[in-house]
Amino acid sequence: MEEKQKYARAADDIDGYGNDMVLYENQTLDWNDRIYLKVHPENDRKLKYWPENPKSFREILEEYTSRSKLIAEELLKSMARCLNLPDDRFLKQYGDRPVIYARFNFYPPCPRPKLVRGLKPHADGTAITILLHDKEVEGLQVLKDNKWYRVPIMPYALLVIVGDQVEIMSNGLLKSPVHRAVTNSEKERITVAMFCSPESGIDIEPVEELIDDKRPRLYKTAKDYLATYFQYYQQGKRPIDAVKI
Ligand SMILES: O=C(O)CCC(=O)C(=O)O
Ligand SMILES: [Fe+2]
Repeated sequence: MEEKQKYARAADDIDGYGNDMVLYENQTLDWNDRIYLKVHPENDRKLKYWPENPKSFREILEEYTSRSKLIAEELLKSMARCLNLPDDRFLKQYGDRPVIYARFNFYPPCPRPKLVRGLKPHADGTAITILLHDKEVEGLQVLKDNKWYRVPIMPYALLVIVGDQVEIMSNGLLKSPVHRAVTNSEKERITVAMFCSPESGIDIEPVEELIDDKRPRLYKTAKDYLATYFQYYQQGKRPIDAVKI
């Protein structure tokens, strides 16, 4: 615990160890301890929050970041191709200097799992999220047609979640799913999410080829989507609703 506190999040910061910021009096708190680190662009890293123990942490996270960045770029190309678009259609909006955060989630055993969520229902504000699951303990659920579905554990597999910004770019053809983490009373659970978002300062909007008479434009141009994300998230609202036409 003492070790963790060395990297404690400052009240006005996102990066660091602890819980999420409390922005509203009636905000639902999550049963989750996390360390949140901006890992890309490299110049924006706040190394004072990067744990020095274990010693290999920094090197491994740097490597994991560059590989995650490549995976996200490959996925954006493939997704464009699947929709019969040129490879670079989504990448153009994603930019060369994507904003990537690593979030290490720790869910302690919870005495009231029926009442308390590890993470409240939300959709990710990213372009792409790459999630490494706990090897043994299940907990992620996805909402479809108003029903929650369990995501089975797949040791060492990476789960890809489409984020709001890809939903916007694809004019709603690719959906950003609402998901949540549930708790359990016996076992702790650890997951690592890599949140890959477009370079800051780039406007995100539906690509032209995906707008036509049959499928009108569904989203406004989003400026600095991440900046407003947490205000909505902590109120349990969906930030994407604010840009729907
Ligand atoms: O821990 C999980 O299974 C989900 C994590 C997640 O959705 C998030 O960090 O946004
Ligand atoms: Fe998420």
